[in-house]
Amino acid sequence: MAEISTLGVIGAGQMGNGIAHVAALAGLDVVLVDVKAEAVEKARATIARNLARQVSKGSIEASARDAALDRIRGGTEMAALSAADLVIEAATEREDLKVSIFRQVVPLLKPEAILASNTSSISITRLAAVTDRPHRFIGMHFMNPVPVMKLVEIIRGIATDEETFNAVQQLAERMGKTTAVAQDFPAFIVNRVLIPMINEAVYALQEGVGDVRSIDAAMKLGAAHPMGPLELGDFIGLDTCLAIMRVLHAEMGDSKYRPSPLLVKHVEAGWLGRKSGRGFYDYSQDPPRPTR
Ligand SMILES: CC(=O)CC(=O)SCCNC(=O)CCNC(=O)[C@H](O)C(C)(C)COP(=O)(O)OP(=O)(O)OC[C@H]1O[C@@H](n2cnc3c(N)ncnc32)[C@H](O)[C@@H]1OP(=O)(O)O
Ligand SMILES: NC(=O)C1=CN([C@@H]2O[C@H](COP(=O)(O)OP(=O)(O)OC[C@H]3O[C@@H](n4cnc5c(N)ncnc54)[C@H](OP(=O)(O)O)[C@@H]3O)[C@@H](O)[C@H]2O)C=CC1
Repeated sequence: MAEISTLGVIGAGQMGNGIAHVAALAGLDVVLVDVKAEAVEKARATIARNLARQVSKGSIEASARDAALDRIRGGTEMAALSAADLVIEAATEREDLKVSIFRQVVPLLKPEAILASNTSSISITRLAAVTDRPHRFIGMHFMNPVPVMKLVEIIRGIATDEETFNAVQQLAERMGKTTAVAQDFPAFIVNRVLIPMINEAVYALQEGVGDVRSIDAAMKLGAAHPMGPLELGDFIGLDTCLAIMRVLHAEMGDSKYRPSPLLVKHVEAGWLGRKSGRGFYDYSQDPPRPTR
């Protein structure tokens, strides 16, 4: 298989912008597509800010920042993905949405292009089955924030071939990441362990075991986590955390995965965490103020 030189990214949210950032720094040409032009503009600004931070910390040269920014093209036209050797889908964590994106994108792609999903929980085999190329479809699961976190989980669907697996593993390494291979089970490895922990922290909050500050301090200082579980839930996005718990609950059929009603309420209220300005913390204050 020819080397991957052009990467398509669908979804210019926090994961899409991080993937575009790291890929462009690694020398790939990047096409970043979102339904909203504002999302692409915001992603460009975020990438420029994060690259500038890396320059000021001395981890990259200013020339590398400029070259990376030049390599990223963005827009709302899916047709731009026809140039891509690999397309990574990083849109909202909803299976119906991802299925409709794959159906729309497949006719536009080169026949040999690989399709990957950055899904946090959804079956790779099921997503692959709606495309014309299940053998060239794979899970490529980056961690947030992408420029900082070392891991990419790689998940083969039942039909994924070795050539695709090897190409994606090599690309992850070229992007400076370490890979862990997970089987295609709900939420794979990281989120099978991490998201039920966050959900449990929300239960602890709901039951009054501790308030937001105590729960986060307990896990930071008592278990050496870099962020407390409620702060981390806000960082990931509470809508994404709930979507993952719902996949685990439905597909594992075990009540231990039931989402906390307080988590459900937050999402219903539109309190999605940092991205909406309020979650378990209120981000209109500096430093953010716990809400309970
Ligand atoms: C839901 C899923 O499907 C899967 C997931 O992703 S689950 C979530 C996984 N992620 C985590 O668990 C993150 C946990 N949190 C952390 O590791 C840390 O709090 C953090 C890395 C986010 C921030 O660390 P911190 O020490 O509090 O902040 P800060 O000092 O600002 O940043 C640490 C470094 O990262 C860099 N950094 C932070 N965010 C960055 C970004 N978006 N882009 C580039 N660099 C960034 C900083 O510049 C800094 O670099 P140096 O070490 O060179 O100084
Ligand atoms: N957040 C995290 O920590 C992690 C998330 N993931 C996964 O990555 C994916 C993206 O998550 P994240 O970046 O956090 O989510 P965000 O909500 O930050 O971004 C999702 C983006 O996708 C856009 N979008 C929605 N529909 C479409 C469409 N039809 N075509 C193109 N773009 C679309 C959204 O636009 P709009 O805002 O208009 O709806 C938004 O800009 C999810 O599958 C998630 O589970 C994986 C690892 C970590």
